Amino acid sequence: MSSSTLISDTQPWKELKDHVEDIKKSHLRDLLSNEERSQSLMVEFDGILLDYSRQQVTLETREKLFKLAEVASLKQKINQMYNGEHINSTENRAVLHVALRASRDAVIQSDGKNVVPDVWNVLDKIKEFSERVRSGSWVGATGKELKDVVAIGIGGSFLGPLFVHTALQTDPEAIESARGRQLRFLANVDPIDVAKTITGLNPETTLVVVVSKTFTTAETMLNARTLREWIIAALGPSAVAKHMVAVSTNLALVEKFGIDPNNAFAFWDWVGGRYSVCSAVGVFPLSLQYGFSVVEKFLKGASSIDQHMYSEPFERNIPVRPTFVCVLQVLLGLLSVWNVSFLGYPARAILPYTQALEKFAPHIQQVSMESNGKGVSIDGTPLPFEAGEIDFGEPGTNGQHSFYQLIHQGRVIPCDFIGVVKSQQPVYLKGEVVSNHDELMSNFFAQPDALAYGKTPEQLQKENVPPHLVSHKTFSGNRPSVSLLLPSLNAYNVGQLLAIYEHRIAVEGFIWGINSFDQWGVELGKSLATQVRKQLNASRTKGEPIQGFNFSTTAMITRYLQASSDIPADPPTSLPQI
Ligand SMILES: O=P(O)(O)OC[C@H]1O[C@](O)(CO)[C@@H](O)[C@@H]1O
Repeated sequence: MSSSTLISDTQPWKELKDHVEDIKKSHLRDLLSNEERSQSLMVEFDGILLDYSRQQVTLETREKLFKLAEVASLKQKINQMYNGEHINSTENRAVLHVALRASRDAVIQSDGKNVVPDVWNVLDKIKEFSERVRSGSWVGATGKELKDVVAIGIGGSFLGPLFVHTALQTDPEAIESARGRQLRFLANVDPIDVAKTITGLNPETTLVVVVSKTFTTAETMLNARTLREWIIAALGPSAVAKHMVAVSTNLALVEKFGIDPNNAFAFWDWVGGRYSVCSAVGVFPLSLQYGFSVVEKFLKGASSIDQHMYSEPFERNIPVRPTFVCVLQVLLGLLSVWNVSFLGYPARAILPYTQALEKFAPHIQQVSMESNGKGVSIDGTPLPFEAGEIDFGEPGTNGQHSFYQLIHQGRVIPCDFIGVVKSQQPVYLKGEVVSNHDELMSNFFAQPDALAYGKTPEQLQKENVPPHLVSHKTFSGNRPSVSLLLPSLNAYNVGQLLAIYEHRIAVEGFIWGINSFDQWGVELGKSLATQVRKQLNASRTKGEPIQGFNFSTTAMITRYLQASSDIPADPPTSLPQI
């Protein structure tokens, strides 16, 4: 396939389109009765089991999807990524987040240079600095130990680190190493978020980490200036040097802000914001909280998945046993394309059966929707099909008491069920039928079958359900899901899970033929906000009339300014009062 051909014009795409009709004739209820099929739709790697037997696929579908991968040059595109080619063509950048978790002796080139030594220089610096803070050899301006950390950042400079922090917070090893310390995040420019973040914190014992790839993001920089004021108000201007550090690719702006570049942790333009949790963006704040050795395990988990993707052929039959082996994340990517582009299901629910993963769906929302929410192919041709998925999710069982009604009887939403064999926090009450974790996992095992099988009117009639309720209580079934079972949820497993989803999303983009690594769609709103900001300032300070906006926006801004006209034009600095 030439680089300018749309994937939808290829023969394998057309064959999959035709194949949809065959699949629609079958029901998951019937597909699941074929045990041989179910067995061959399970795959295991490094302790993780993926069961995709509840996808609306046959072995023929899978074969056709691999043909699609071939015509999309998936293997070549992945190799280009790992080889540091500038696959983010609209920004002329390499995409090398895999280098962030490569082992010290690995060689990964970008623009003719092995980037791994640079990665490890920063990791070594993080280790050294975080140990100084944790051991109390780096202290605040008044000589007190810095036990609390506030990481300021938004989007990719926030969601990934928050997800990993939330996952580790209940892990026994991580708890032990975080004893007496706390890590908080400040993302929203809303002053309420500032208030919530600093409530109960003492500037004397707080280290503020400003995390921003560009060091220009409006929300992050205003929040950084706000916390700088908070520190100065309590401890004086010279305290900034001891209480503020940074993570950025833009060390010149870090210095201009007033942070010593020696106390800044670099990363590179070949790390996309949403793929940056394995850079200093995540590794630095997490190392301050948990120690570098715990975070290193997280990196190793991600690296294991990276190597699987790079070194293994995507699919292969083991002739001695009729077993089909394939790379888990490639398969997941192909199945997502199947669900979105062929079966027409636009959304995906991410349903971890562990509270520790409560921030996983919000993180994947950014990784997936900012990566694949595109309307043109990589060479700018409008797509004649929809790319991208609408991702959302909540931990089970909370989601069951919220939006599962729609998933069971309303729209068809392919679901990712994520379960863990060993709970981080086992609880067993004497006299209870099962442990608390078994109770949770009973739901993890039951829900995929409820979605797949449904419940027929005949079954309901046999149960003597009153006729007027039969249609209300009928479940159509045939609703697809995948189940991922992790052995436990330690730092290593969290790294594996992250990398599986990162690669899955990249695979989807490679198949759709889009650029999954730029994000032009966030720019327009930003520039319009700049225009509004200027107007608000001009109207408040000089009484200038509102101009340059349509009727609706003018009316809304007028109302806003009139109703808040008591705010003085040049007020003294104020900080939250709670
Ligand atoms: O790290 P920065 O440069 O502050 O950017 C934050 C986020 O803003 C975006 O550019 C747009 O939302 C994201 O891609 C990025 O993660």
